[in-house]
Amino acid sequence: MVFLTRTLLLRKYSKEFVDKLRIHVRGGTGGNGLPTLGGVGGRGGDVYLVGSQDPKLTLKSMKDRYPMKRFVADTGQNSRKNALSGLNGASIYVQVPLGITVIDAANHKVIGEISKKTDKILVSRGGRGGMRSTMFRPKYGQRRNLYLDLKLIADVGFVGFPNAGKSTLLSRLSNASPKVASYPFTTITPQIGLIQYPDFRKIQLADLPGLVEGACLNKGRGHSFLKHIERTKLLLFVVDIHGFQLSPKHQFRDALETLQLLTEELKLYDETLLSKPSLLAVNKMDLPGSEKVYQELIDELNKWEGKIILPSFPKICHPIDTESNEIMKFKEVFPISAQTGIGSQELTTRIRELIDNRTFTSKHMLGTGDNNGISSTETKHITSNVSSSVH
Ligand SMILES: Nc1nc2c(ncn2[C@@H]2O[C@H](COP(=O)(O)OP(=O)(O)OP(=O)(O)O)[C@@H](O)[C@H]2O)c(=O)[nH]1
Ligand SMILES: [Mg+2]
Repeated sequence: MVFLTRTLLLRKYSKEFVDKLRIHVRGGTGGNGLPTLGGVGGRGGDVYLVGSQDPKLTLKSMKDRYPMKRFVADTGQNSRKNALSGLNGASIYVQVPLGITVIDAANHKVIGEISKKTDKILVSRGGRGGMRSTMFRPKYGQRRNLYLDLKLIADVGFVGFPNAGKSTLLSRLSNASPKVASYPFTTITPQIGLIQYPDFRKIQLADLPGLVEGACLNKGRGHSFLKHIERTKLLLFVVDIHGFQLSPKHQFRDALETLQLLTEELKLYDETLLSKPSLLAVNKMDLPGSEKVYQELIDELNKWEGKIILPSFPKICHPIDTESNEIMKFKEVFPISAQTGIGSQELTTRIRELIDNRTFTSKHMLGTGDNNGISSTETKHITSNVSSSVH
């Protein structure tokens, strides 16, 4: 049932949210030369991709506006008796949303990235006009099929299994009001929310659809979601303190196993993600019995810092290597309730401190409490205090 719903939702997802678009670009053909008088044809126009000034432009709106998804520059003018040098064709500048990686569909090589309004990439050159050396015949412009691959640019990316409370947390921390429901895969498209601090500093949060075991293999469209955290500055792991079970057919995973599996999925997708600064929000602390389970989790994480061997899971993506006993090193752990607001103020403050790379002063940092800027890879040990802990 869950999977049927998921399939239907993903079909809807594909229609509503486009994060990859294939387009065809072609430089203009050159103009003909004039053999009798040795005239040279104009050069065809080039095709450029440029960062859009319009923040509302999305790949979906591009797709709707240009259903053919073809962008062809002007041809160069022919050489004529009264204009021996033909005029060059006009180049075209295709506006694309920010956060785009441009990939050549023929060889899957990255051509460039558009992340600022000032970014501009030449993707197709126009053909040269006809001249003596080409027997006055013009050249065609370069033809290319490209993928525009969108990766969200947000400061913070949420990572978690379905139903952990990511969207509830997004609505608690930011101005966004994403859909929240008690079934997995409520969020099917990435959602962005903005935290506005009293001094008008704004930080963007990206709530991503829940990952599933095997996300690195693109299960549950894992790739298309994982790619969005590549450009975030900070990862915020959200786990349900009482664990997670996708369906009665699936194995129950407690919070510690959830963390191991999430770490594993990230590692298998892109190992460098593990060195990103990250925080852990342990959610649903308002539910009865949470403090005891939380304490046990913290004890385990503390032991883990002392290198206990956690139970290992079979690696789904790389079956040769069967050890999976790694856990992301969190700069800090926050026991929270996204529903009631417990811990959200502290989390908001800490997010800002890490993003802005300020010296850490929060009372929620125990241990020696120094050197916790975003650039630091050092982590602190977890204390056994329920309301304040650091990993
Ligand atoms: N008791 C309690 N329930 C919570 C809390 N946070 C979220 N929930 C509930 O948990 C369920 C899932 O919440 P969501 O915010 O939709 O979870 P999600 O992680 O966004 O889930 P997906 O979009 O499916 O990945 C909902 O029924 C929420 O009301 C919390 O702090 N305490
Ligand atoms: Mg959600």
